[in-house]
Amino acid sequence: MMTTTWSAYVEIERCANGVGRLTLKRPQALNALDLGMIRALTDTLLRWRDDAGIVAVAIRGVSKTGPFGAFCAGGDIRFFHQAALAGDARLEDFFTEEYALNHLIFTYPKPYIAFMDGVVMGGGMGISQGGRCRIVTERTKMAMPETNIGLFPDVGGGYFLSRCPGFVGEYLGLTGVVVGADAALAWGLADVAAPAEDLPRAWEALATLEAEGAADFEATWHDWMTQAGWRRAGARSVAPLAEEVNAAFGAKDVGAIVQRLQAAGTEAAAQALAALRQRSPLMLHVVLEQVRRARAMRLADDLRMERDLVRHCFHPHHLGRSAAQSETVEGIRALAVDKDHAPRWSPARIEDVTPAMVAPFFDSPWPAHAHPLRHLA
Ligand SMILES: CC(C)(COP(=O)([O-])OP(=O)(O)OC[C@H]1O[C@@H](n2cnc3c(N)ncnc32)[C@H](O)[C@@H]1OP(=O)(O)O)[C@@H](O)C(=O)NCCC(=O)NCCSC(=O)/C=C/C[N+](C)(C)C
Repeated sequence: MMTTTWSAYVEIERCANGVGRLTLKRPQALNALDLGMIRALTDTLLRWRDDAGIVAVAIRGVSKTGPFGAFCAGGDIRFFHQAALAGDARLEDFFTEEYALNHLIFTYPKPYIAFMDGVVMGGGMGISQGGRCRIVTERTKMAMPETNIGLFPDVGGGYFLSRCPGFVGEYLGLTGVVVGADAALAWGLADVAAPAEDLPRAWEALATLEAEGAADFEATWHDWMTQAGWRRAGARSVAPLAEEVNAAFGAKDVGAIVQRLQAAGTEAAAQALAALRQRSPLMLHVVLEQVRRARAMRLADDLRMERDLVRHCFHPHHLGRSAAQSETVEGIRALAVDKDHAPRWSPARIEDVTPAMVAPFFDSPWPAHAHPLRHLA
């Protein structure tokens, strides 16, 4: 027997075999996460973590055309825009609770299986990257696209991007480009690739496989994937990123990255440069510093740093700006509110960003004992 409940846009199923299944059901917004969804996921995962009858958890997202096809396009950026301008206190709760959820998933003691079919971006990465079984398909469109909205790759992005091989983390975080299954497998951002047509059968199998506890379930599920012929990730490799692009993103600062891409003169370098030219110049500098700092950090410390950064992004008083002058509010306006795709970045040019503009982002607004994420270990 299976019990099903609903909470906000999340369908919660407890299967008779002890598998908990979560389905994001907000297809009209590509399953963008609102605060209710964050809370539903957190409450359920905490309950199931402590429930000896639960052996594994699986998560998927529905699309307008079917039960898969869109995992999650990230946090609800329209809400962020409204809330920042209105001074809505729920925005701060959102940031704290979402990062705590990301940490919970990364440290979850039971198999967490993410069906990353279709769009997997921003907050969608935050609710999948910590999983033990990250499944991509030929339809996967994966990105940390935040520099496109004047933000930075948060939800643990500093942590998981900086663990990619070579300078792929810098490349993904700064350009925000969309990649598919092959790149995700090569860069350690997915564990297995499956044909999208297999997903409904796999979802049903999860509800019927029998196992004695979490470890046994994980082994049984791995056998099932092997029998299905799904492709496992091999050794991590920078490829398919062009070598000259990887090398460019290892340069000491954003200006030097631009110079190396220009000097490379290849098509791949030109594409990366074109992407950088569209992003927030200020946030490019902030993100380079974020990823490099995060490389030496534990996840919890990275999330605390990101909590500081996100506060500054939406409340940029440290830069002498109001919320309306926030780079992030402007980026969201251009992409998702007015949809003119013409953000007025400030400063407008990569070359005009100074270290004095970047440094305040890394000052914590809170003393350590009062940090909203001080409890994360
Ligand atoms: C490229 C995207 C994902 C898809 O493009 P498309 O052309 O295939 O679809 P379309 O843009 O028309 O989207 C369909 C509708 O879904 C709405 N939508 C999409 N993404 C979001 C979102 N993240 N929040 C709210 N609503 C969203 C979109 O407005 C359309 O609605 P209407 O039909 O106009 O009513 C493209 O959609 C895209 O680029 N989306 C944004 C992706 C993104 O920037 N994600 C990162 C967000 S920031 C984040 O996740 C971090 C969260 C952490 N924290 C809260 C702490 C800041």
